[in-house]
Amino acid sequence: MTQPIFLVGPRGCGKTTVGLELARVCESQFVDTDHWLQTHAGQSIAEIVEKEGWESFRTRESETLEAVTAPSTIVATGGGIILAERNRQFMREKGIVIYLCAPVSTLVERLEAFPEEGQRPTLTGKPISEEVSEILAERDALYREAAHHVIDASLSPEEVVNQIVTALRLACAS
Ligand SMILES: Nc1ncnc2c1ncn2[C@@H]1O[C@H](COP(=O)(O)OP(=O)(O)O)[C@@H](O)[C@H]1O
Ligand SMILES: O=C(O)C1=C[C@@H](OP(=O)(O)O)[C@@H](O)[C@H](O)C1
Ligand SMILES: [Mg+2]
Repeated sequence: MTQPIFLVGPRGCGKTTVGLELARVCESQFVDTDHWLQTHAGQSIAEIVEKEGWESFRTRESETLEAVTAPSTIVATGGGIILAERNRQFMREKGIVIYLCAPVSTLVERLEAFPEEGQRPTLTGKPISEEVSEILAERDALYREAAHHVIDASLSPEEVVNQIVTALRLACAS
């Protein structure tokens, strides 16, 4: 499989964690758009948003997506990558898009345990459980529109990787 694989889904669904494990299993390259962007900008997402606003971050994020996309690469995206139609179209055309789908309760539990505030400044100013529920309601249809496969991301990272590998094998065989 040489097409890039894009992992999409809300904050805390496991794109970064599962992406790393998937790359190990598939012996592929791994890149995380948030990590790449922060390294190249020399500042955290929270700093970019504070100084330049969300729109500027979204522009940088789209540029990052295009810069990191390469054959045999697993791309862990940021949760808002699907907001831009350009990004949804780009990912669908260039590779295989996988939506890591998990219930609000699971996402909240993970984000409360590991908030990583430098990478995840508040999107709404609301408490975490309210924010996760509101944002997922707004974006779920966009994740589904972008995705070739929807995977249950509430299981362990190893089980999520197994589901992805199975879905990719079945798609290859059909
Ligand atoms: N499948 C999983 N099972 C349990 N914990 C997970 C799983 N996936 C991710 N986590 C944990 O949830 C937190 C957020 O995961 P992360 O991979 O950063 O999510 P994302 O990149 O989608 O925002 C991390 O602390 C990670 O260890
Ligand atoms: O949902 C979002 O809009 C965002 C999710 C974050 O990535 P993760 O989904 O990896 O946490 C990061 O890109 C940024 O804070 C914006
Ligand atoms: Mg991530």
